[in-house]
Amino acid sequence: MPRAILCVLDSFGIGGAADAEAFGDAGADTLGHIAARCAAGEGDKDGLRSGPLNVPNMDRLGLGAAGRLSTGKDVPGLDFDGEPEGLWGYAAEVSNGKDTPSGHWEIAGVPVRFDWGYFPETIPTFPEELIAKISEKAGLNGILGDKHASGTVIIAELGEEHIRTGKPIFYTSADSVIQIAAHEEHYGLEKLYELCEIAREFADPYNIGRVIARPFVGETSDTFQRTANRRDYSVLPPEPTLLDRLTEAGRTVYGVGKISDIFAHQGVARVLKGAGNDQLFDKTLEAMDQAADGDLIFANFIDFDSLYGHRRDVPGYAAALEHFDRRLPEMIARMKDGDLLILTADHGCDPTWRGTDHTREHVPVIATGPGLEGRSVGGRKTYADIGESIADHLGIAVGPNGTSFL
Ligand SMILES: O=P(O)(O)O[C@H]1O[C@H](CO)[C@@H](O)[C@H]1O
Ligand SMILES: [Mn+2]
Ligand SMILES: [Mn+2]
Repeated sequence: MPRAILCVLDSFGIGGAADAEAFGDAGADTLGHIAARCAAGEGDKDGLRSGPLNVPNMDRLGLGAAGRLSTGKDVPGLDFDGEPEGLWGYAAEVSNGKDTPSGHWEIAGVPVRFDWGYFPETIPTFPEELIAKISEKAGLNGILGDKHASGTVIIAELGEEHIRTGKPIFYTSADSVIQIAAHEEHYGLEKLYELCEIAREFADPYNIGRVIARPFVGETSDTFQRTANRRDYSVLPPEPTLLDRLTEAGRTVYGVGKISDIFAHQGVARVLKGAGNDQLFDKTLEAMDQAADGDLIFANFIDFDSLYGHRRDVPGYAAALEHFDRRLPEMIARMKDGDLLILTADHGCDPTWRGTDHTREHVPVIATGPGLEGRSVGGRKTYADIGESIADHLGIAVGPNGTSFL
């Protein structure tokens, strides 16, 4: 029973998805391609990192073995050759989308079998009627953007015009999102949040998963920077999730990072925020000091995705993995008898892939705990097996959409 610690390394896919082709992602492999580039000397960056991917702690638990099982290929640099010390394997996604809410909800036992609404790759991308309604209620004198874009590119392109005109920047991606970028001071953070709440209300009929506030600072195109005050406005999951079921059973769910936002603030009793993976790691350790037996700590490490995956930054992604791996022993040392730690991901975002969007991939399933014997959990047919294994571990009923691998 004691506790479960579930860490989502956001976008850390390990390739091999049988349905990748349908997403234009056949062959995408976030771990495998990062490792291959690093092994070929193409993951070096002065002052940041160099050489083959060096993640010995995750490898010893079974990451390399999981990558091999997922794709049939060795992962360069992950050459631990004994019996892995953790439970190891991979999980395939059954949800229709390769987005963050779909991935997290499926992990929590609720696959998304309906289709989200998406916006077309046209300019404008948003329906005129939708923008008109949002503009009227929020008192806007127009919007900028109105297209598919990368969030860092579009603020460089339109940030100065935004400051000059006061018009917020609206954009989307291959995900079911309306993203709104605005300057924290010139436009105002609270005003941006209010605008997003209005947009959320009008986005509902279009079946849009999330409206995301993307505040930034800086004065010129080359100095604009997004801040940690991003806020996601998600719709509610379609069925009770593992988080709701635990709450119902009187347990406390700790949400570290954006977990609470992803679940529309439902089923998360304690919210711990942090700017960047390092702080998020500290907050996870803090939650481990607080959590009682039967509780769940659910942490999302966002930098892998937003700073490196979407930015197609191989050295950055590799360095972030290496940093996480170096700190992993701290987390393991905090575990007490009966605790279960699972490392996984919500989708891929292969930094060697075309475009800047997520990639459809298997995710790693790596688990450890005091006294837990290493073994393969095989290829799981759904991410839901992760959440249902946690349900099993914490002694609540296993839900209908997954099977425990414990
Ligand atoms: O390019 P940025 O703004 O980081 O956007 C990314 O972040 C969004 C939410 O995760 C995704 O839809 C993706 O497009
Ligand atoms: Mn994600
Ligand atoms: Mn993303």
